Amino acid sequence: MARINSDKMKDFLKVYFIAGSTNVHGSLPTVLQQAIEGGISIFQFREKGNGALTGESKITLARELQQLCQKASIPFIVNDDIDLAIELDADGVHIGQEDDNIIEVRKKIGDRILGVSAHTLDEAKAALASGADYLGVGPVFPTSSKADTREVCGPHFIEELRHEGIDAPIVAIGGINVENATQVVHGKADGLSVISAISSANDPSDAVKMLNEAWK
Ligand SMILES: Cc1ncsc1CCOP(=O)(O)O
Ligand SMILES: C=C1C=NC(C(F)(F)F)=NC1=N
Repeated sequence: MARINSDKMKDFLKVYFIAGSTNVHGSLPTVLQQAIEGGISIFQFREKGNGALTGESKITLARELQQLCQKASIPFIVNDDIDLAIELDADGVHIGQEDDNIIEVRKKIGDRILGVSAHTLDEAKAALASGADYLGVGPVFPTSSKADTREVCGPHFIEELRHEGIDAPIVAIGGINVENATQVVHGKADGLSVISAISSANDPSDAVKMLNEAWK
């Protein structure tokens, strides 16, 4: 299996749902299935924060979520936990700047999808040079879903990266919702990623459909 090509990666990034068990009140598999029915293009299992599952219960939940993604033919990405990603044969991993060194992770995961968080032009260039298939850039708006975020960079920052010649797949993250999603699209991102706009929606399927409107 070869590395994913850039155009295919950009298509997968359109509406990127990210969640773990602590992001939903009910059953995450139920919310994921509703999000899939609404048309998400990729899912990331991000089990972090207090109350996060560990050990067997984390693996069992991850398998259940992976099966839903496989049935829907959308990529199943694991955040941070490289060993879990390999144990499940996930489609890829997402790592932050502070996680293991990007080159080490690329060696471990082979040609699987590798996403890396980037907050500056230098971080973006370094991540791509080290083998990242896409960049997660943000927070583009204030967010309450992650405690230790870097400063808000705004939706125009991605456009600045484009002007600096970064035409690799980029997904925006942080505080994105149906009201501000179009700003992200105009800011030249290839996709928008969300936790709460879907996980906390009354109707996750409807929320996804409205987020997809931003691309029309
Ligand atoms: C994981 C992460 N990284 C930067 S902001 C963020 C949280 C995004 O959550 P939300 O979409 O609810 O603002
Ligand atoms: C911290 C993160 C930043 N960006 C992304 C993604 F949207 F997938 F690129 N995922 C994360 N977990």
